[in-house]
Amino acid sequence: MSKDRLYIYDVTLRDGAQTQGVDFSVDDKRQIAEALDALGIDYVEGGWPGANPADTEFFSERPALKKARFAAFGMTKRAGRSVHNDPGFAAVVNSSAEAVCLVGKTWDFQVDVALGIPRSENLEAIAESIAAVKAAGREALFDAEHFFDGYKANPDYALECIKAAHEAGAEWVVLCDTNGGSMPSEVHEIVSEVLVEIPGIRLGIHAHNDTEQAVANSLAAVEAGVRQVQGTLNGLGERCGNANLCSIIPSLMLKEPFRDTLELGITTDQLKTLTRASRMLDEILNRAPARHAAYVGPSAFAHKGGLHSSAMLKDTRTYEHVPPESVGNRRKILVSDQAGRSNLLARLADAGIDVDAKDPRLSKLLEDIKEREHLGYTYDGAEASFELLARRVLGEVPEFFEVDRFRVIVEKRHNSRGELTTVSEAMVRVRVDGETYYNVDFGQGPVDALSKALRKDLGKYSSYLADLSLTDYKVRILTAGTEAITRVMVESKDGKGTRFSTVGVSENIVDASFEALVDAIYLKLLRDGARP
Ligand SMILES: CC(=O)SCCNC(=O)CCNC(=O)[C@H](O)C(C)(C)COP(=O)(O)OP(=O)(O)OC[C@H]1O[C@@H](n2cnc3c(N)ncnc32)[C@H](O)[C@@H]1OP(=O)(O)O
Ligand SMILES: CC(=O)C(=O)O
Repeated sequence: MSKDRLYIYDVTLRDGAQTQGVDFSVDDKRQIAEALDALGIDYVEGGWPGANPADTEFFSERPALKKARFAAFGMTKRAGRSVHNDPGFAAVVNSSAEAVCLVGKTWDFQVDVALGIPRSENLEAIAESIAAVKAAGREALFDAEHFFDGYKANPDYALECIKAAHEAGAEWVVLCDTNGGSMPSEVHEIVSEVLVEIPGIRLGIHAHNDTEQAVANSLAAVEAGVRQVQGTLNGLGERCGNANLCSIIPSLMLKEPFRDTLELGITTDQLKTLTRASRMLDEILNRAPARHAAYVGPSAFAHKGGLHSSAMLKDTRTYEHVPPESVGNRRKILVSDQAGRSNLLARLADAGIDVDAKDPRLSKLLEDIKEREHLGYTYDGAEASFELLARRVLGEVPEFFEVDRFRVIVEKRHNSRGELTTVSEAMVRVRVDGETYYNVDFGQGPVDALSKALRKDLGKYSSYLADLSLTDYKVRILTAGTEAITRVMVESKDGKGTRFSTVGVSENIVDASFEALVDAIYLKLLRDGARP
């Protein structure tokens, strides 16, 4: 059976740049564009040339894309101007992109209120703008803004708008759920009605995530017949984001009814790089990956319940809907107070610890874990502390150093320029091989200062720690009132980019932080083969 071609159009660099807190540099954009191209995405929308200096510069030296079409985004011509006398429009149409996507109004209410022009004038603006894109020799796409809301309010006018674009030569008319409030059943029904006017091979979907259904709405539109999906890596986008391509792409490639009826420009080998692409974007944005993201999240294939792990050891299909490798992710078996021996064995194997299933020390380790979880520790997010605990019970962790004492001071004082600043200073006294090291350092806050002072001079171990950095820090208060217990999770990164998490628990937040920091250093020394 021949398959229909479905095109993926990425808007990470445009709609994704509209995410609160996201600000791409030109270099970031280039790196992301090239990663999207390598992933097999059909269209990479680079931004809005002329709207801001970064986008203009990006289009002036377009990225080296091997396969993807490079697209520019803009809006239909301004009211009261012709397409020949609108500098903003000209910057978009004449940019270095081979495809141009113009957003235009299709909801009568928006035309009346946001544009404040007669509805007929909006129809003319759409037709003239698309015709101008075609006359410039570019592929034309029309993003039909607020199409679903517009169709519900005034179906005739919404249809007139998209027909104006289609008849003016737009290769694609993309139906936008701009406010993200539509339901999948509505999307399916409305797309089916549009298909009477415009064939699916010319229709796309662009869904926002304001009801957490952007992915479901996109898939509903594909099921109804559209053949282009717009979205972003990790679901970045205005307000609650866009349809997440990291969920849509694997669902289209691995799930029915899509797998056997549609063909994407992405190969199964390229699909295996999806998790890497998602993490690359997190790295650029300096964010920890969304733990529970479908397919690509660090917990997407993490198994915690004892019954799950026991069955997983027999056949992974018992608790996994697809193999993690198919999207380049990996399986994790966690240990916690929900665990039995099966979790423990699988988790030990994952940490590279070889131990016989009948080894009596396993019972002691399981007891220790459950006891410590009762005290407030957690090991399902702190794999590094788990590895240390396990190796300690198995007698594999030497005493690299011993901490004698530490002190932290947080002081508000005037600096040499007379400005009032907060200074954090830490002192740590450690013993290494019988020698005492007295380290003092400063940091952004007390934990940073402690981390720097602890690592400042650890004698022969210092060289192992040069590439260790603190990347995330989380605090959780576990019980209320004076009995409060604080749990601190510290995420560290080594020079190879490997991240690992450690945990500390105490009634005192600084003490808990220090415990997690010491675990991180011990783990690094152990993994790098340091010897006392
Ligand atoms: C649904 C979407 O996400 S669409 C993409 C939205 N993305 C962005 O807006 C990011 C990039 N935008 C920008 O940098 C700026 O908005 C610019 C440079 C494009 C325009 O800036 P300004 O000229 O200052 O206009 P402003 O941002 O206030 O936009 C409103 C103007 O656009 C007009 N407009 C809005 N949509 C359209 C459209 N589809 N077609 C024509 N004109 C439109 C409005 O009527 C208004 O015109 P007015 O100034 O004559 O009242
Ligand atoms: C075009 C676009 O981003 C929207 O309508 O949501």
